[in-house]
Amino acid sequence: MDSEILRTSFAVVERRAEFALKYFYSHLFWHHPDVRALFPLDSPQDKERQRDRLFTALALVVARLEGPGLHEYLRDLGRDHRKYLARPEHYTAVGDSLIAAFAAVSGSAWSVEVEKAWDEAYEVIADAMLDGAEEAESKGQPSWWDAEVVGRARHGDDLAVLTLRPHRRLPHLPGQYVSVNSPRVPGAWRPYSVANAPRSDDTLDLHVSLVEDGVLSPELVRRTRAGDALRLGVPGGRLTLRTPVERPLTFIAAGTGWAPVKALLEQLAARPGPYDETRLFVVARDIAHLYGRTALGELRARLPRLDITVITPAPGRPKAQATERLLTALGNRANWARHDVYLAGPPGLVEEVSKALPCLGAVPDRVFRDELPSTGHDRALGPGEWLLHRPRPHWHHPSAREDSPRCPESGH
Ligand SMILES: NC(=O)C1=CN([C@@H]2O[C@H](COP(=O)(O)OP(=O)(O)OC[C@H]3O[C@@H](n4cnc5c(N)ncnc54)[C@H](O)[C@@H]3O)[C@@H](O)[C@H]2O)C=CC1
Repeated sequence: MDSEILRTSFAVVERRAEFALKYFYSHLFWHHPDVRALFPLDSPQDKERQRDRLFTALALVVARLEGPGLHEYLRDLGRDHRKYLARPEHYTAVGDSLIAAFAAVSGSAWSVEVEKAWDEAYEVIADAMLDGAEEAESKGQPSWWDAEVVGRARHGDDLAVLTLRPHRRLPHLPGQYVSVNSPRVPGAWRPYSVANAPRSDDTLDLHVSLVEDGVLSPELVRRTRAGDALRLGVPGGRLTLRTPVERPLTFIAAGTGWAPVKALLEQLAARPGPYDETRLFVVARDIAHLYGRTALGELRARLPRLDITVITPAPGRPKAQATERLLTALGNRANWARHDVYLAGPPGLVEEVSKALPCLGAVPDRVFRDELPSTGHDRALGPGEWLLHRPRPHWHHPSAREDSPRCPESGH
């Protein structure tokens, strides 16, 4: 793949992303009306989110062109796309429309060389995804798992813990997420981290935070009950424990980012080790949202040397103040170069903390975090905004991809 051409030409397309995506979908649905059903876009918000997801995935691919994990990421994506009933001919159709859209928005920046580079790149992408899908098929892995809700606990108005029993065993690693769909919201799949290490009865817990204008979370938090059916996609994600037993660990969990961290701690508790220097930071928007207290008590009993810091904003202060307090608390700790860090929570917090940790001495390659597909947590756009004042998605800003953070003067 010609990375330089791809990167430069994608930067041009990104600047006109909204137009590119409108063109892409119009082209795709005009030439392949049968593909329409794979993209259930019912409301303007859904459209925006679907578009954002597609472009986020493309931006990720372009950012990682030379990185080691790209092939694996694409294979996982292909495995997971079976839940949309994506077939090889759909990949061809999507590729044709994507390249037509890129050409349409690039103006004089589009050339025979650029088109050739994108043709080749798309072939590599589609082949890797189809390989992943084929391998999963050959292993007899289902496109999704049907599951029954067997338990539900509500925490306040906006948080639910659902316990699910898949009809057939769903193998997963602690820290992984699954995408979830309710038959009552067809086509809407959203990722949720599994909140437990694998259990002998194969049940799994999901922590669901309500997004008021969300597509799936209102259904899961407000209407889903024991006995209801849900579908679960192939487990994925890279937030899995990979630290040798002698190395100290730090876990940072914010909001429902507590789910994967809890699963990792359960795994750690079952593994012998001294864990003298292991630290856990739990961040919540207020005391009422510290919904994991019972589990925290149990983990404290199983990992007596675990150093736990719970952080909430000062009374009456906005929830983001907890992030400031977290950054201060992290700054007060030493030995970051020795620690592996596992980080989960809202993308804004994950970004801020990931930038701050290297300044404290942490090794960037040993800060592990999920790159969750967008859950559509951003506020929905009104129809007026859609046409006039749409905020730019974060990936429009080149600094959003800065690799080496600038540390404050006082940084280490
Ligand atoms: N594997 C992972 O990384 C997981 C990530 N999540 C993500 O966590 C979020 C769940 O949200 P809630 O539980 O409602 O959390 P929340 O909205 O209650 O936030 C918890 C704390 O995170 C910080 N925070 C929130 N938004 C921030 C921002 N934009 N910038 C800086 N700090 C911020 C604040 O300190 C806040 O007190 C979702 O975005 C979800 O996608 C959830 C589960 C697993």
